[in-house]
Amino acid sequence: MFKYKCLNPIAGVGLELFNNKYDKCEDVNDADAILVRSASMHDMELPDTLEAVARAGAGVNNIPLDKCADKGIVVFNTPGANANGVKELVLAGLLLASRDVVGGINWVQSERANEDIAKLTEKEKKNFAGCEIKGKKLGIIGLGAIGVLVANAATHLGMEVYGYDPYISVDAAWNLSRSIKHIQAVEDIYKECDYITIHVPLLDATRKMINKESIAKMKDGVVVLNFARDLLVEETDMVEALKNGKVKRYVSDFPNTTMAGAKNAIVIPHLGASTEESEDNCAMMAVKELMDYMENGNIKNSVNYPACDMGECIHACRIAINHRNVKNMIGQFASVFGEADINIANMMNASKGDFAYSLFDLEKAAPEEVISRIKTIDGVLKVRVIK
Ligand SMILES: NC(=O)c1ccc[n+]([C@@H]2O[C@H](COP(=O)([O-])OP(=O)(O)OC[C@H]3O[C@@H](n4cnc5c(N)ncnc54)[C@H](O)[C@@H]3O)[C@@H](O)[C@H]2O)c1
Ligand SMILES: O=C(O)CC[C@@H](O)C(=O)O
Repeated sequence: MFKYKCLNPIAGVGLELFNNKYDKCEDVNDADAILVRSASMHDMELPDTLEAVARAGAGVNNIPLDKCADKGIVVFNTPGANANGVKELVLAGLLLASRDVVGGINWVQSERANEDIAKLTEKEKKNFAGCEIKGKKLGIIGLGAIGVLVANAATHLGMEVYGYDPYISVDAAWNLSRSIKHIQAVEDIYKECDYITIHVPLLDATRKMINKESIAKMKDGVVVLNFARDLLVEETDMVEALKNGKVKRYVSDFPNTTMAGAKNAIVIPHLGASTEESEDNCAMMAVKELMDYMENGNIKNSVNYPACDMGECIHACRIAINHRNVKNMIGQFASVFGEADINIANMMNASKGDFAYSLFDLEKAAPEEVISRIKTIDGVLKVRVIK
């Protein structure tokens, strides 16, 4: 029986996929697997029993990836599963930044008891007028699952789209409309674009990438949209730029004490992925990833361990080993099996950065002393007997 703990509410349609080998638990110390959305795991004690964490979503900055990898805990995310939900809200953000719909609605509310509201409307509406997005230049920083969808949709709305992503995946490049201008230097996005939207992960290299210096390179009256993470922007610099009009509007999906009341900021309460469809897609993908890992040892969509998939085990035994990416690990594992007179029927090894993963299908069951010997090999972080 496997135990899983949900650190955030996870859509029922995902949890229903768990079969009778799984039980929900309340105490994280009992958990073999964790399902999480945005809850921060950085200060959590991770129990030794924990095998895997699945982030029902894209961003993994709330999870200590290296600390998990060091303990042999595989962390998954659900790439693309909520991308359409975010894309749709980014399109709404473009429009909200262009026409003062929010100000207009607030005005209507403030005048709702006024009998002359209809007449007054025609006089007051000029205060909320704006511009169209058609024909304007949109710069997209980060052309992953979300950036590509935003880029393609914006071209259909008549925008001239500039895209920047030095690490773009082959899949993303295939999906990108040919009309998008491929930008090699992010400065060209700053210099040319009327609207700039950020869709990169929060990493050391991207933290505070929008700051006083980058804002100074932007056009006067630019609109900046941030549906990725607040820490990508040095928000005190943004508040200043909103005050002096350099930035016309800042649309953010991340309320905090700096931005919530800032002039000309439109702050949304982290709703990008909060659609029925995105929540269902993320939950289903996360649960499927966990089940395949717990039951077969297969890794798909991990952010701290390599992909490794041998399907279902058709042999007597499967052993999964999480280990450091150092020399001669396979040789040492094979020797232990050989000395115990166990033939390897199939195997796979892959690495990602400092960490590696090996699956061995064996022609007969590995006795406890074989597993114990493998656990003592220097560099081995976790060993599981899958079957
Ligand atoms: N608001 C929300 O609810 C919500 C929902 C989903 C994702 N997100 C955030 O959006 C981010 C992007 O999501 P995604 O699904 O598109 O992820 P993704 O991994 O598919 O795409 C990220 C892209 O950023 C690119 N990139 C990395 N560093 C870059 C840099 N320095 N300059 C330019 N491009 C760079 C990568 O090459 C990749 O193509 C997530 O990491 C997450 O933080 C927010
Ligand atoms: O779970 C959520 O609602 C937000 C998810 C989002 O920020 C992500 O990175 O996928």
